[in-house]
Amino acid sequence: MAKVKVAINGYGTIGKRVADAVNLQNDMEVVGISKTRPNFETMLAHEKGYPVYTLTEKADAMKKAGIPVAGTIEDMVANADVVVDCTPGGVGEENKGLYEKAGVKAIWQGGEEHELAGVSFNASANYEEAFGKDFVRVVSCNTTGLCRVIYPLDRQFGVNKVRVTLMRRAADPRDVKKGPINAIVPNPIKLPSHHGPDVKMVMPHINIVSTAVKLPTTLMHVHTVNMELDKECSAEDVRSIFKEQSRVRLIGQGIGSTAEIIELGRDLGRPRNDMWENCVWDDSVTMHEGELYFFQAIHQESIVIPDNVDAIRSMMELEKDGARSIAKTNRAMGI
Ligand SMILES: NC(=O)C1=CN([C@@H]2O[C@H](COP(=O)(O)OP(=O)(O)OC[C@H]3O[C@@H](n4cnc5c(N)ncnc54)[C@H](O)[C@@H]3O)[C@@H](O)[C@H]2O)C=CC1
Ligand SMILES: O=C(OP(=O)(O)O)[C@H](O)COP(=O)(O)O
Repeated sequence: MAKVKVAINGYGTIGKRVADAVNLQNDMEVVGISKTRPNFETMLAHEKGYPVYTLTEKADAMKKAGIPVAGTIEDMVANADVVVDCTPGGVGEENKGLYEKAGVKAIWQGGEEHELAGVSFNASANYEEAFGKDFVRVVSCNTTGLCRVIYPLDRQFGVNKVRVTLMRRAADPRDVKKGPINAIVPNPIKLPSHHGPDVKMVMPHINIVSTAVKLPTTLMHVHTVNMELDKECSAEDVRSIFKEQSRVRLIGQGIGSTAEIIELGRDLGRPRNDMWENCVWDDSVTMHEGELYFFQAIHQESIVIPDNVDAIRSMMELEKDGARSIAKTNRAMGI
């Protein structure tokens, strides 16, 4: 069977990782990536063998920098079956007309509004909803992390209510422009944060409220999660459920911070020290007065990457069963 042709529009933190993950699968291939200017990332993309496309007015600058240009972004889109739009939040929506005109499917990221795509996606929770769809949005990193723990607990015990406080990394490690560098910023001050409502876009029946603050760190986000469950259960029951989830990792063995999780990623030899799984602190899983509490850390740069691969498989009708797609993606990526 011919491989599905995937184009990556926007080759930053998320785009470059989606390209590499797609490249590892045997049922899809990268037919192009887009960059708006020549730099080390553009050169590395070219050296990896990804055809580089750019804006019409940037083609000369690329060529001058020694980077062959395969064509315009419009050309790239025309060559694809599905475009994964990884442009900055709010920019992606401007591309919808381009995708519609070319008749290609498109995936957006969590920086765009739900209404743009009509389907908000998490592979564990609602793989089937994206099946055969033209437009899908993979929810943001924090929302992905929440869906992965809420969905299996809801299936097993029923979730009556979720309260979550998110401590968000202020910027990605590569980002020299964002802050704060010396402040804790309630973000947003007006409640709730977008994460609770976004979880409801994936699982409408979940009662959840979320609050968020930004901290001067770049490595990972950390969540304090509190859930009221419908059925009585023990912390050990919850741990057992988490252990069954291929994209949830229970951590301990002296790991007491996000810095040590990133070190774990390095020691595991993960590309770019990526941690594709939710990292739940084993010792934090606690039942108190019938309610569940735990801490989890979310590697914002990489957690949504396997879900993007699964979204492609669902939209392109390559695999009907979500669990099988997840297993296939995991195998190829080494999760
Ligand atoms: N960085 C993160 O932690 C996460 C980001 N997301 C979401 O993923 C999306 C992308 O975010 P990042 O990768 O962090 O952004 P980024 O800023 O690292 O990368 C965006 C890339 O798109 C390029 N670009 C800008 N305008 C373009 C255009 N018109 N056409 C083609 N390329 C263009 C930029 O030059 C850059 O290379 C956003 O919706 C964001 O909310 C989701 C999960 C985690
Ligand atoms: O998807 C993310 O966070 P979110 O789940 O809090 O929206 C990414 O960390 C991007 O967040 P940013 O908008 O602070 O760069």
